[in-house]
Amino acid sequence: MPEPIVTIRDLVKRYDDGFEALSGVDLDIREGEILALLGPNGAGKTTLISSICGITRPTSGTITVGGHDTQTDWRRARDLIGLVPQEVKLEPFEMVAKTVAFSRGLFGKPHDPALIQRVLDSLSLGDKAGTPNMALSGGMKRRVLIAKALSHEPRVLFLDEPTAGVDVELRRGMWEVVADLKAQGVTIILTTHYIEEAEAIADRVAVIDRGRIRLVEETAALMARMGRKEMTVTLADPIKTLPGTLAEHGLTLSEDGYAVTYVFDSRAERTGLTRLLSDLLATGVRVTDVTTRQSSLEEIFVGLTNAAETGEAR
Ligand SMILES: Nc1ncnc2c1ncn2[C@@H]1O[C@H](COP(=O)(O)OP(=O)(O)OP(=O)(O)O)[C@@H](O)[C@H]1O
Repeated sequence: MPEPIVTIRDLVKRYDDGFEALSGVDLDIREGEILALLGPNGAGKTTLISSICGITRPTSGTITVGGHDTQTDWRRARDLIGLVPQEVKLEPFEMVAKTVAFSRGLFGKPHDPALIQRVLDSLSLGDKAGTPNMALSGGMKRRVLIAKALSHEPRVLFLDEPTAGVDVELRRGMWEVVADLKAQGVTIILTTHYIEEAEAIADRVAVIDRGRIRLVEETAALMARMGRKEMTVTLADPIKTLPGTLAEHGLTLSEDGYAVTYVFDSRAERTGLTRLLSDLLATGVRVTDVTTRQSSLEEIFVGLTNAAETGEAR
């Protein structure tokens, strides 16, 4: 496994008022991946990103970007990072190319109009270089923010809520932009409230809640979990143990003996349902109800954040 581009170790952030916004975060971000940072309001997403970008000073713990410590080697770490804020703030009368070139200048990088044009081209803004910002659509303005963040050629790009409050079409357009950036080799971390956004574009999902990372997992593995279905068969009369023929199906019997639960993969070619049902009926039990339910990323997310509330988070 190659070295992660960002490593975060035991990161704690306590604000001046004593509030602990991050309580021991450990996270590795892999080079070239799209990582979605998912979490409810106030979970600590912005605090985490601000800490990585050197805007917020951690109380304790370490962060490295491209091997550079963000506290002892701040400038070199910061050079590798592009940050796209959520809020669109652009000089209305300034031309697009100048706006982007100005951001590059802030990093002390040499003037390079050809590079700025390439960045604009890659964001489908190539023909807008000479257009004043105020003449752009909302979607284009968001892309200008990305161009600004890319102007000093960072290797890691943070997108804070890139599609908050935008319509479906614009959201999909943004997903394409993010996929293109990944294809160019940029590592992308985006924060989002939208679970379907994480599903659509992220290679991995990290769930943060109350200052702790609750889960980091490949999106594909989470999706596979989503394929998991649960069938519950309710019985007319309770049973104490599962009859021998049913034991091999890996069923769970409820405490009261009235319900038998079977977990299966609804996408699998063979779910085992037919044989299970025929074996079940062969035992002579009387069935009063059969229900199935599907677990979703939403449910996993809610389950994780609820578990945290009762202090049993993994
Ligand atoms: N400067 C500050 N002083 C004290 N507490 C703060 C400060 N900044 C943030 N917090 C608190 O830290 C917690 C995490 O805030 P943060 O902005 O990181 O969350 P978030 O996950 O980005 O939320 P959102 O999705 O709403 O932007 C919140 O409870 C917030 O009130």
